[in-house]
Amino acid sequence: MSHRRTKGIEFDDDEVADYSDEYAEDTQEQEGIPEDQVRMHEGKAQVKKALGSSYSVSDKEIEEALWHYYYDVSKSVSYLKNLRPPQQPKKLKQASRFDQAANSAANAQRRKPDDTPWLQLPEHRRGNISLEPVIPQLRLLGGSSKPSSKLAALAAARKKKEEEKRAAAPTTDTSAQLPDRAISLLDRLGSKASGGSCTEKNAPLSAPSSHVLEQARPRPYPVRPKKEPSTSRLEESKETVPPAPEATKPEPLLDMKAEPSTFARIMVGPHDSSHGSQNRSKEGSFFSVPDEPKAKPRETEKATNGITEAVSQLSIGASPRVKSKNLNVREEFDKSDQKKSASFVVIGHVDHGKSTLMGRLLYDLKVIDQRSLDKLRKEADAIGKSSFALAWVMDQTSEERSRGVTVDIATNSFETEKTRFTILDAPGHRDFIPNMIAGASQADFAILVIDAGTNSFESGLKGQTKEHALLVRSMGVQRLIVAVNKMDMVSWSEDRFQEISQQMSAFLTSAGFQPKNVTFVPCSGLTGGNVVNPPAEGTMPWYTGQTLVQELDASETTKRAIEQPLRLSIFDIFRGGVTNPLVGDQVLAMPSGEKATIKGIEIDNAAADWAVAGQMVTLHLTDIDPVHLRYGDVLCSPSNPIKNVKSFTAKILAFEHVLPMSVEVHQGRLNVAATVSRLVALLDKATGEVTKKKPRAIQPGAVARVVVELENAIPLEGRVILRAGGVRLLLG
Ligand SMILES: Nc1nc2c(ncn2[C@@H]2O[C@H](COP(=O)(O)OP(=O)(O)OP(=O)(O)O)[C@@H](O)[C@H]2O)c(=O)[nH]1
Repeated sequence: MSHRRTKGIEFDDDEVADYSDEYAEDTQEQEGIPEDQVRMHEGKAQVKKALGSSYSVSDKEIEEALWHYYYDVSKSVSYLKNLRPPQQPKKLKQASRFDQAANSAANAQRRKPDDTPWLQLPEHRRGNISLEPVIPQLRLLGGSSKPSSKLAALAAARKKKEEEKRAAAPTTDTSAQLPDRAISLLDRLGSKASGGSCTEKNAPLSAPSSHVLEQARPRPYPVRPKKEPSTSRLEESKETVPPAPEATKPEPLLDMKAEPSTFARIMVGPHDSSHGSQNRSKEGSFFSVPDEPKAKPRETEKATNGITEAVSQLSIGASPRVKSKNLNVREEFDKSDQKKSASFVVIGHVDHGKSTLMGRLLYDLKVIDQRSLDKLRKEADAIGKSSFALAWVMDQTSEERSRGVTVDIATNSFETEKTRFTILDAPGHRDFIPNMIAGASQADFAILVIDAGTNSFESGLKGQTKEHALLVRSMGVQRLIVAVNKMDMVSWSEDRFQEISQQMSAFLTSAGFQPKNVTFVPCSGLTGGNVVNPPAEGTMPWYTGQTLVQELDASETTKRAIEQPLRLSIFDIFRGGVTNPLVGDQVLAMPSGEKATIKGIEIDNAAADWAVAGQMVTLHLTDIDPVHLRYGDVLCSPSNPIKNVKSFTAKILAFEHVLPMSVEVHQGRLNVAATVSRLVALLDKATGEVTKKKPRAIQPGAVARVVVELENAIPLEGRVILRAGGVRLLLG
C-alpha cells in the first residue's frame, strides 16, 4: 500500500504531442514486415530442430510461441516443451486376473457354443440398447482443454481473438478473456509479498501470532465482455484530468462523516462535524482519526427493521479495540531526520534485461549477499537458465523463473548516501501491461531499459519500448533514465550508444519528456559495468558520465502530498501478524464504505508509529471483514473520504482512434470495465479551447473531452489510463 504522491493532475502542455506518425508506423509493423517474416521462418526451422520428433507440436503452435517470445528460439522451445510433454510409448498393460478369467471363459465359450444356447440369437433379433443420460453430462464451458499455464491461456486467448478478427465477425467477443485473465493473474499473485518480495532479508519481521487480516481471496472488479470495435485496432492511451463537475454523476455516497477522536473531544469539546475535517487536514494528522464508539448507521442500514438496525449499530459502531496513539503526524515528520525517499519503476521491452539490471544493482550494493546469489545461480543452473540468476533476485515466482518472464511487479529497496529507493520492476511482456501500469502509478521516476544488442533495440521499438515510455509519461512521470543495457554484447561501442541515444531522444521529446529530464547511461547488468561501479578499465574510455546509481541519486524526488487528505491505494492483500498494537486509528475502505482499525504499520519490514505520503507501507488492519477489501481499493480518512464515481468527464490525449466504445479504466491496481459514452468536444492542444463540439471520432494525437461511464462505482481521483482491446494502450 502506499500513500498518494503529488503529481500534477493538470494536463501539461508538454504532454500534448503529435503521435500520428508513430502510430502509422506501428500499424504497418503490426501487419508483419518482411524482416519479421524472415525471422519467423528461420525461427520455426530452429524450433523444429530443437524439439526433434518426440514432441508433437503443430506449425501454428510454433509460430504462436515465436510471436509471443519475439522470435526467441530457446524460450519458445522451453515453452513448447512444457506445453506438450513428449509422448511416451504406451506400455502394454498386463491383464488383470479378472480379465484373464473373463478371457479364458470367453475362449472356452467360443470352443463350446452349445453350453450357452441363450446367447445364440439369430442376427435379425439382436438389438442395441442405448441409454440417454437422465442428466446431461457436465462439460467445461468453452472447451475442456486446460491451458498448461497462464501464458498458454493468454496465448490461446490471443489466438482465438485473432482468428475471430480474421473471420471479420465484429459482434463476437473474445477480447474480454484477456483482461479477465490478467485480473485473475493479479488475483492469483496476491501472495507475492509487497514491499520487498521474498528475499530472506525481506521476510516479515513481525511474529505471526495474531492474524490481523485473514484475507480470503480478494475478488477483482469484474470486466464486462466488450464489443470489438469494427476497425481493426482501436487501442489507445489517454490521460485524464479530474472529472469536470458538470458531467460527473457520482453515486450517492454513504453517510460516512467522521466522528471526533477522544483527544479532540477532550481538547475541543462536543462534536461539530462541520469543523472536524478542516482541523484535521490542517494538522495533517493522517492516521489520527479514531472514531467515536457510536458511528451513524449507514443509509442501507436505516432501511432495515429495528432488530437488524440495532445489531448493525452494535457491530459497526463498536469501539475500536486498539487505542489510538493520537500522534500529530505532521509534527513527527518535521521532527524526524528521515532520508529522502523515492521510488522508480523499471520499464522496457521484454527481455531487455530489467530484472538482471536490478539484481546486479542490489548485489553490488550488498543488499543481497554472495551466498544468496550463489544459491540462485545453482537453482538457475539446475533448470538450464544460468543467465537468469541475477534476474531471479527480482523474479520470485516459480512461473516467472521457469518461463524467464516477469509477470507481476516485483519490489525491493536499497539506500544510497542520500536517498532510500524503492524499486518497482515491471513486466515487459505486453500481456502484463495492467501490472506495469500498477507499478508505474507508484513511481516518482522511471528507468527505461534498452537492449543495445544488434536488432534487439530495433525490435523493442516495435514492441513495448515506446509504449512503456508513453505510458509512464501519461501517468505524470517526468524524469527518465534510459539505461542502454547489454553494452557488453556490442563491445561497448560508442557508435551504438550514440545511435540509440539519438533515436530515443527524438521519440521521447515527441512523447512529452523534456530533454533536461532524460539521461542516457550505457551499462551492462550482466557484467555490472557502469551500474554501481564504473566500467572496467578500457571498456568505455569514451564515456565520461555517471554510473546508473549516481544518476539515480541525482534525481530530484517528487514533492509529497503531505498536507492532502489520506489516500492509500491497496496494492496487495495478504495474511500477516503483528505483536504489538501500535496505532489504533481508523480508516475507511472505498468503494465498500467499511471502516477498519489500523493495528500496526510497517515500513520496510520494521514497525512504525506513523507514515506519510510517498512511503510504501504495510498496514495491519482489524475490525473489518476482508471481503470488503480488494486490490485497487482506496483507504482514506473517514472524515475526508474519496468519492465513489460511476461516470466522469476526461480530457484525453488519444493515441489511436477513439469512438464511443468499450474500454478499461486503469488507475494503480484498479482495472474496471467502462464505456466511452460520449465524445463531448475536440480541444485545441495549446489553449485547451473547444475547436469542435460532438465530434464523430477522435484521431490519434488529438486532445478531446469525453464522458466515461464505469460499470461499477469506484473511488477515482486524478489521472487514469484508458485501454481498449486489452493489448495496447488507450490514453486517459
Ligand atoms: N549479455 C548480456 N545479457 C544480459 C544483460 N542483461 C540481461 N541479460 C540477459 O537477458 C535475458 C533477459 O534478462 P531479464 O533480466 O530477465 O530481462 P527482463 O527485461 O527483466 O525480462 P521481462 O521482465 O520478462 O520483461 C537473460 O538471459 C539475461 O541474462 C547484459 O547486460 N548483457
